[in-house]
Amino acid sequence: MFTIWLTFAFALFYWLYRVNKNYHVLGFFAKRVYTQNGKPVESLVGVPKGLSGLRNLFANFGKDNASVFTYLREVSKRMGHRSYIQYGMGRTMLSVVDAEYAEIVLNDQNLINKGLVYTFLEPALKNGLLIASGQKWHSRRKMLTPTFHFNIMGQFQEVFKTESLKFVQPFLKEEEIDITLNDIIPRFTLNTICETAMGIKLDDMAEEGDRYRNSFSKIDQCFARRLTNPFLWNRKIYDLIAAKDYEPHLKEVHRFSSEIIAKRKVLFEKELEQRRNTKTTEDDLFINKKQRYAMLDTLLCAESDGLIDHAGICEEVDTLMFAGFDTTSMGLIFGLMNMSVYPELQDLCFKEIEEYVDDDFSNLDSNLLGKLKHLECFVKETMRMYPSVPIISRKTIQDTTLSNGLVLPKNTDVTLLIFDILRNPKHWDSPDEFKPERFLPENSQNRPTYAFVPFSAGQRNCIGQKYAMQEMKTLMVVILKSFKILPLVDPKALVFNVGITLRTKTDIKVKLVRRK
Ligand code: HEM
Repeated sequence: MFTIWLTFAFALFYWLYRVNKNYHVLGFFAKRVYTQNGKPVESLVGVPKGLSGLRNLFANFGKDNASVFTYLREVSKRMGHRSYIQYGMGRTMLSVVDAEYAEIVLNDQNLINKGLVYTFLEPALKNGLLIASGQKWHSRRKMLTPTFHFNIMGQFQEVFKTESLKFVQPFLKEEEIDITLNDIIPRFTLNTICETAMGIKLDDMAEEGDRYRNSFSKIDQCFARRLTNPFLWNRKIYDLIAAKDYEPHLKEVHRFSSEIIAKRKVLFEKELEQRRNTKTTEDDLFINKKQRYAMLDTLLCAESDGLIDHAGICEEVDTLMFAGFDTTSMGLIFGLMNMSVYPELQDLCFKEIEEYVDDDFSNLDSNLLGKLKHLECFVKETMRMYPSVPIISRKTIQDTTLSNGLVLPKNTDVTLLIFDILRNPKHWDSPDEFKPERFLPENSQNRPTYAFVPFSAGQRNCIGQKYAMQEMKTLMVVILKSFKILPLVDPKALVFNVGITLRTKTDIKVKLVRRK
C-alpha cells in the first residue's frame, strides 16, 4: 500500500514539475513568473538553476546576519550581475541587481506597495509615508513635499551649521584625538533631525533626550531581530513572543513625539492667528516666521485645513525621524572613514573648501555647498560603495506585466538590491575601487541613470535626499576646516550586516589631528 502511495505521490509531483506551468513545485507551489509573448522566462530575466528548487529554501538556514549579506552578493555574481527570479517557501521573488530592471520596477505605477520587511516597522511608524500605499501615500507625499522646498532647506542649513560647529567644539581643545564614529555621529544626526522635524533641541532636554535616543536604538535592534528570525516575521507570533521587550521603548518614542507635537501646536496656532490678522500667505508664513520652521509645521497647517489628524501627524513625524536619522548617520560614518583612508582625495576636498568657505563659516549656505564639486563627487562615491539603505522591496498586489513583458504573479516579492546595483560591473568599471572622479559630468555620460540609486528613484524616491546631502556635506566641511582625518580602520576588513540600514560588525574609528 505504502509503495502505491509513494508511486502516486511521485507521479503527481513529477507531473506538476514537468507539466504545470503555473506553479513552481519545488518552491512549495510558488506561482510561476511567465512572459507575455510566451518566450522563455530566461530570455528576459535570470533563473538560477540549482537555487530555484529546494536548495534556495535552505541556502540561508542557520546563517548569521553577515553571512546572509555575503550570500546575496555571491548569487548576484553567479547570475552574471543580471536580475533574477527565485521560488521558495511558497513565495515568488524577483531580485533586481541591474539598472535595466531598476528602471522598469521603479517606474512601474503598479509597483508602489511595500514588501514584507516594512511590516516590521509598523509598530513604530504605524502607516506613515514610508510604509503607506494607495491614496493615503499620494496625499501624504503631496502634503510633505513642500517641507523640502529650497527656501526651507535654507533654514535647515542653519541648523546643520550650528550643530556641526557644536559637534567639533570638544575636539578643538585637543591636538589629536581618536573618535568612534558610531558613538558620536548618531548623536549629531538625531539632534539635527529633532530640531528640523519637531523644532526642539534635544540637547536642551538632557535626560529626556538620552531616554529618547536610547529607545530609538532599541527599536532599531527590534527590526534587526525580526529580520534575522523568520519566526518573528508573523505579527501574531511577534506580538506573543517578542513585542513585550520593545513595548516600553515604543511607548517612550511615541509619548515624546506626541507631547512635542501638542506643545508646538499651541505655538503654531498663535502664528496662524497672526497670519489671519496680517493676511500673510502660507509661503510667507513659513519663510518669515519668528520661530524657526520645522517639518511638523507643514503637518499642523494641514491639520488646520482638516487634511490630517493628531494620530496622522504623529506617524509622519515618527517616520521622518526614523528615515532621516540612521541613514544620514551611516552616510557620514562611511564618508569620514573614506576621507581618512584616501588622503589625496581628502586634500582635494580641503583645498576646495579653503577656496570657497569663509573661516567663520558665515557663507556656508545651500548655494555654496553646491559649488563644492569635489566634495559632491566624494559623497556620491561614498553612497555608491556604502549605500545607507542597501535593500528596498515592493510587492505586487495583482498579476503585473512589466514594461519588458515579464509577468509577475500577485504577491511577488520584488527586492531591489541597491548594494549590488551600485557595484554592478556592467555599469561601473572597477566597482570595488573608490573613485569619486567617476561622478564628474564628463565621466558620467554613458552610464544609465538608474545605475545610481542610493536614494531610490521614481515616484517613491527619498523625499529627504537634498536634506541628507546638505547635512552630510555641512558636517564634513566643518570637520575638514579644522582637522586632518587619519585612518584607524581598514575598509577591506569591514564585515557588513544585512538590515534596513547598512551596518558593520565592528565600529568605525578615525583620528582627528588639528590643522596648524
Ligand atoms: C543618506 C541618507 C538617506 C538615504 C540613503 C535614503 C534612502 C532612501 C531610500 C532608498 C528610500 C526608498 C525606500 C523604499 O522605497 O522603500 C527612501 C525613502 C524615504 N526617505 Fe530617505 N534616505 C536618506 C535620508 C532621508 C532623510 C534625511 C529623510 C527625511 C528627513 C528621509 C525620508 C524618507 C522618506 C519619508 C521616505 C519614504 C518616501 C515615500 O515612500 O514616498 N530620508 N530613502
